[in-house]
Amino acid sequence: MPPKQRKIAVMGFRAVGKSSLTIQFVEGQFVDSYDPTIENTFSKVFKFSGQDYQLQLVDTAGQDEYSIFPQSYSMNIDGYVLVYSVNNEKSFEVIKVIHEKILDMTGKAQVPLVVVGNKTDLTMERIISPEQGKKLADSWNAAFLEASAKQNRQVSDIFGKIIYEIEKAEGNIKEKGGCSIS
Ligand SMILES: Nc1nc2c(ncn2[C@@H]2O[C@H](COP(=O)(O)OP(=O)(O)OP(=O)(O)O)[C@@H](O)[C@H]2O)c(=O)[nH]1
Repeated sequence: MPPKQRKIAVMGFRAVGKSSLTIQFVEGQFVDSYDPTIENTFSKVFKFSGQDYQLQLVDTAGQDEYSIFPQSYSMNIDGYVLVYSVNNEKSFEVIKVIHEKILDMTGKAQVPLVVVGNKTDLTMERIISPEQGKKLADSWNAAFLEASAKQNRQVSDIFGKIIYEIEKAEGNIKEKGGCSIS
């Protein structure tokens, strides 16, 4: 089977670790220094559920609540990874604004989305609990996970999850059962 091409935008507030997560996934390394991104696109072939995916990952510039949402991020993007940092309240608020803008700009009620709480290694500085992250993701019908780019924890899972969400939106995955118990 030829690889499926999928384009994913990684978005969030400044310095939450968008580049670090992307680089950890693509190149398997973590860089401690901070170099703000304008925009970078990375490419990686990733096998998920027996299928090769040619992923294009758009590592976007940090946004805040006042940023203009670039129109290009509402077109030809198959899925979104929204990153906040578990030690930064503002970054958690900013993904709510970005989510709203994505729906506005795409004109859709729902898009394939993974919410990621990054920097779980900073245990003493944590402000946002996993429950808060999960609750927000659930309210959007999105996937959720926490990660650490620094410790390479749950990093490739982010991209597995977004592929799953994209496949689900395309009708290629049937959800189990008709009701869920939580
Ligand atoms: N402790 C810790 N630090 C991290 C982690 N991920 C990123 N950082 C650090 O956080 C800072 C910002 O990381 P970046 O990956 O550049 O963040 P970004 O979201 O791409 O930043 P912008 O390009 O400004 O939007 C850097 O100093 C990273 O080393 C993590 O999981 N744990």
